[in-house]
Amino acid sequence: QFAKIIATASYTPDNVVTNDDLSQILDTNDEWIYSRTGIKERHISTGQDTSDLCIEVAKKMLDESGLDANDIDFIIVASMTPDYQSPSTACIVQGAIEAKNAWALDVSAACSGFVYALTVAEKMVGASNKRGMVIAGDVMSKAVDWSDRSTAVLFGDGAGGVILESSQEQHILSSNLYAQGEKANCLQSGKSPVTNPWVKSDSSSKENSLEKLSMDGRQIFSFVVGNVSKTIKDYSEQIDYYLLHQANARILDQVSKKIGQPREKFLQNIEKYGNTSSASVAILLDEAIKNEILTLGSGQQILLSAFGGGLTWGNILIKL
Ligand SMILES: O=C(O)C1CCN(c2ccc(-c3cc(CO)ccc3Cl)cn2)CC1
Repeated sequence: QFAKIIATASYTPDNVVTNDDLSQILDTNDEWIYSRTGIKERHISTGQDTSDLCIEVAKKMLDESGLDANDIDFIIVASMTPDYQSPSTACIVQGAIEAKNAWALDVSAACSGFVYALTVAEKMVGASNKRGMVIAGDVMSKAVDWSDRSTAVLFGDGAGGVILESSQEQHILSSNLYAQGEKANCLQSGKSPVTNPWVKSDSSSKENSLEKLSMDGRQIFSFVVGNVSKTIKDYSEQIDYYLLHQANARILDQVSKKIGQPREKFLQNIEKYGNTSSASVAILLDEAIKNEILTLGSGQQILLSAFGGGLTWGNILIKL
């Protein structure tokens, strides 16, 4: 038994924040942001949480596939900004679309989340002839420190997903997941304090809020160019398009050069969304299909590659 993608969808909040909008609240400007990241604007929630974005994606996928919610056997949500520790965001989605036959699981792998979740889901479908939703969503705007211009300008909010169904022929040809935990401190977000009557805390009273995102950009940048290039260059001959996590346009420049592949094969939409963390590859895939650059069932070979906090990274080779 294999798995194949039968539907894709994506959703971003209506509210668009341009680089010029940011220069009104931060000591930054369009020229710096665009030249260093490739970002022109991003979609920022005006109140929707991660589950709300994921529910929009789930509903779009049911509409487009003609499936009923009860046809879905599992829902996996990848996010580094879940609504709660509990319930899982996947459970909130399951309840909202009334997918009564679906079990629900959240996956936490930062910006690699969609690739990690798709790999897990493919194993589930292949092993048990089931149908599942894999949705990646992040409201990064609630995680970033809006007084830190080095990170606040980079991120955006969004969600994207696929429906996987069992299939006789193989479509997900290979997937590899990686982690490098000793670099865990390069990208941290959402630490919750340990508070209880027995904690020998110092005088400062630990407030209950989550810590804001902090990132060692330089470390991550060099980690990505080195490790991602090394693990994807062996696929080169057979790839029509590369769908890399949209963290920074310079990454696409450097990785394409490092593996000797045409830059045009590296799809890009960071200018419109910024870095939507786990959702970025899912949004890129859906847009490429909706724009007819990619077509399900065409036999086109694409490589999804995501990388980020953890540090994690992962690659999936798919024949559409
Ligand atoms: O040019 C400059 O001064 C700055 C230098 C630092 N920059 C960075 C650095 C790292 C990332 C990044 C983030 C993630 C997390 O999703 C994953 C992968 C990467 Cl490579 C994005 N931007 C922005 C421009």
